Amino acid sequence: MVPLRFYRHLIPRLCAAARSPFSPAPAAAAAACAPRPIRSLPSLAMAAYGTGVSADRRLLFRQLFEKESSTYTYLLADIADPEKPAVLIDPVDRTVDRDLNLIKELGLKLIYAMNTHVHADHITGTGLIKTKLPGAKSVISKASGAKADRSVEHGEKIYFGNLFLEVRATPGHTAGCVTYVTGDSDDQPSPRMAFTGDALIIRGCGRTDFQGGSSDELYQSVHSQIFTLPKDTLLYPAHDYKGFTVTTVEEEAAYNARLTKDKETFKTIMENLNLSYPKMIDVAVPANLVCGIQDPPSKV
Ligand SMILES: N[C@@H](CCC(=O)N[C@@H](CSS)C(=O)NCC(=O)O)C(=O)O
Repeated sequence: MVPLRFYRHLIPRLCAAARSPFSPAPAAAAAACAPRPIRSLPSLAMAAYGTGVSADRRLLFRQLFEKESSTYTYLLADIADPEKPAVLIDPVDRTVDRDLNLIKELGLKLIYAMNTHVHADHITGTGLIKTKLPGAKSVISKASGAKADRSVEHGEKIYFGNLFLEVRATPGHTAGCVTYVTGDSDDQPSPRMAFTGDALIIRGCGRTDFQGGSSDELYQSVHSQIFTLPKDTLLYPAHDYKGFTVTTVEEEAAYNARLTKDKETFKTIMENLNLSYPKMIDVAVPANLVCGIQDPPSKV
């Protein structure tokens, strides 16, 4: 049986969902059969979220999945801001149309298409998004060596409306990996959320055998930048191969079969695991990340 404390962090979000304009109150539900004027989702959201609302009600959050590469893309928006500015983290080219359609339906304005790192297993959707939505800007770490409209470094804040993501350098899977973390002030969502890319995968971690990977660095990154976050921080990885969707710092610090070990044991585990993964060759740093399509995925 999983201890109740592991679900504690979900309660504020469940309550917020129950209050959401998308969950009709009982009286409204009873009147649902009566003819009524059609209101678009954006106008409904506008009516419910004015200025001065709590950070939890500002944040619209969606976890999206691409099944061929088992990749998660994350959509976050500040829906209390009149423009409803949004960011997409780790978009995949194959699902760009789905994601942009959702953004349109929700009445959001995509301002950033962000990557946690240069992906070796799929083509990023960033370039495609820029051709379809020229106002959207690409974001990736400076350390990745890839070109983007905004090259970010450790400690920078990426604002969308009144909400922001803080950049934490978490190299080890690749040299330029970053984790994007929601802010820690009262006006930011609680509990915090961290988008860990391939640094931390639920109960595992990214492989370290190519693209500047280093088991030593990965261990250091997770322990210094992720495990030091509050224990109720929600962790959202870029991939899952086992059917998991979200975890917490507390859970991973207790149950991650690799990262709970000491560093030398971790390095031995990774040496053995790296022999077992499907072979991949290094992806050339995508000089055309800003404007178009990255090099093809490199499984060999
Ligand atoms: N276990 C995966 C193998 C695919 C893979 O190598 N995934 C990468 C992330 S994309 S470069 C990885 O780091 N995996 C770590 C892991 O432990 O899975 C599969 O089943 O396809």
